[in-house]
Amino acid sequence: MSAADAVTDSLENLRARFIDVRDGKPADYIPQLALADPDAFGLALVSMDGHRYSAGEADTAFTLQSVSKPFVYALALSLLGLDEVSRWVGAEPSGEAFNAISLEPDTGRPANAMVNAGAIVTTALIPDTPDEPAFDRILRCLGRFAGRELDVDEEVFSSESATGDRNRALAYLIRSTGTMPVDPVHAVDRYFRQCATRVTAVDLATMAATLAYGGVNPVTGEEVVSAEVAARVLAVMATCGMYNGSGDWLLRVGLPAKSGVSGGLIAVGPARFGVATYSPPLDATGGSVRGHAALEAMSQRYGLHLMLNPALPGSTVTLVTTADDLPSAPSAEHERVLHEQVGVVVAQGSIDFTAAERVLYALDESGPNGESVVLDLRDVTAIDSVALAMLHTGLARLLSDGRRAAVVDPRDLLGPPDVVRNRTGQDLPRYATREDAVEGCAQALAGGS
Ligand SMILES: NC(=O)CC[C@H](N)C(=O)O
Repeated sequence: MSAADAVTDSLENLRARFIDVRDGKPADYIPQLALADPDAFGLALVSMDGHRYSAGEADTAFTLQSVSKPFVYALALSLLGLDEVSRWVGAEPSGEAFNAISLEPDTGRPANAMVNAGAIVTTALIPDTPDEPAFDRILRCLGRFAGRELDVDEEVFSSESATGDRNRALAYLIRSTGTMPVDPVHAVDRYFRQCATRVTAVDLATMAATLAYGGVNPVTGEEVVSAEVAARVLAVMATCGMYNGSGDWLLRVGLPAKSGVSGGLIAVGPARFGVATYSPPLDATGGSVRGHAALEAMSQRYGLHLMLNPALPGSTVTLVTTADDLPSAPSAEHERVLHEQVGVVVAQGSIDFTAAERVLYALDESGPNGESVVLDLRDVTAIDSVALAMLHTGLARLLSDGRRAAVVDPRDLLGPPDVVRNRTGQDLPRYATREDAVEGCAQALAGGS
């Protein structure tokens, strides 16, 4: 037993809660998929530290099917950029089934890259290189997301290839509107291979976690795609990933997700985790019945809905104090200056845009008589680039308003002193301790300088 087994327990509990659900049945329009074990039910979760947790049939191999789509879309965005990809495929929820014979009336493009039409075009956009055929690039990319080399289930591939006339029809329809970049036969062949790529629930959770972690695989540490690409893929997953069930999914579960007809399902908690389930029986939208139920319950139980972000009182980053807790001052007058004229703002934790706003607001509020303020950054763990620029600008404004400021910044989080001087146009005194900073301010006040 270990402490972290508590996380595994929560997956086991979800499995136990939904294993007896008997609704739905495995896809059979691809004959090979009908052979899947309807009782298999695996769950896996991968954290941003690359810790993996699983329950049930999490190491059982199955084919990616449509869960491949967001990852190939990520590859297309990486290789071609959003503008070029958007010439070929849209980003609007279609409100239709995954295999709808439907294109945007005005542009002739497929509505989005999550429905079959859009995925076939997206796959077709990946160019061959002199050293590597397009499909090998796709397979290698999927493997980088999963953190291991993946292969194709040839039986599932042949099975879909033998019966996939609807997708073939879609590819020809797309060509007729001028939005198919390659021969439809090649496009569909590649797409079927991509769908037949073999994974486990643990692989899927790792792939989802890579999107959650800004495109970096948290298990291998490899940057698979940029943070910008990962964010865009998650946006399309949130609005289109569950097809004609996407709105209801976002409402109830509140996480970007992607389903596949083999029974795989992924959901992403951005900057938090990737989670995946495997259970073959499907609902009317072609998504896993047990997977859907388990992820909905998990989201509710653990408060994972993206739009649910109650302010955490403990994460307050600033604390406005006067210099009460300082060592005794040499004279009564000196002490009065310390107490009444020097405010102290203590920032804590990691400072992003919203935290920087709090810090800056607190600086304005501090300094009971509007004189000096000390910004103490010793408990700050990180400042992102946006927050850093805001702090520089805010401190510069403070100084140009005639207020005196000093920072306690022994680790130079604000950048080297001359960076700050150049940005603020004035000298911003820095100290290693709060006592010295307050004392420095008090002396400057006493000296009238
Ligand atoms: N929703 C899915 O998983 C569909 C993928 C499947 N290969 C198809 O094109 O029909």
